[in-house]
Amino acid sequence: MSSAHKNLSIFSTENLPDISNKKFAIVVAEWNEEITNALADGAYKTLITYGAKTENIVRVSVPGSYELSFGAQKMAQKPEIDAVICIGCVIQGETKHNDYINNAVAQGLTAVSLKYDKPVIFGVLTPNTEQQALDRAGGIHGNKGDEAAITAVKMLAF
Ligand SMILES: Nc1c(NC[C@H](O)[C@H](O)[C@H](O)CO)[nH]c(=O)[nH]c1=O
Ligand SMILES: CC(=O)[C@@H](O)COP(=O)(O)O
Repeated sequence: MSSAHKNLSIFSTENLPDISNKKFAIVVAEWNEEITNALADGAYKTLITYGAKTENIVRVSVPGSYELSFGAQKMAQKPEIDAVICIGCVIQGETKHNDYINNAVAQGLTAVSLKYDKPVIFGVLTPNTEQQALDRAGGIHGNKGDEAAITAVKMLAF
């Protein structure tokens, strides 16, 4: 189901775990920073809304989405971190570069999550156009950062 038919900021909040003592890392790519900052802000606000403490959320930046895997690993290896939310926006360019980035990040974040047995959330937009990104960063389709944050919360119930 596409984001056009399922708003990214509308989700079930039944049976959420207590996250008052859980610690989160938000790793944010600097490329397309207008978009990624909106996504990261959405993720932060969602964590607070559902019970996280401000002092338990750390935000770090990496140059681009390709570096999210390394940034996620550096955070996931910290014993005190319970979940990692990775934020990025890879807009299709003229070449296949975006495909290589997206595939690398998807595989890299999965590997980090499994290696450290912690939720590592793929909060990366992969739009064809900047407008598609804006629509998913607080626009008509909601905020991907909200979805990424509530996904991290739900995965802590496992
Ligand atoms: N074009 C986008 C990039 N490109 C940069 C890469 O992520 C990476 O930093 C570079 O290849 C050096 O390793 N990154 C994004 O996050 N979004 C883009 O649209
Ligand atoms: C993926 C991107 O948007 C950026 O790396 C530039 O891509 P391209 O060189 O294909 O326009």
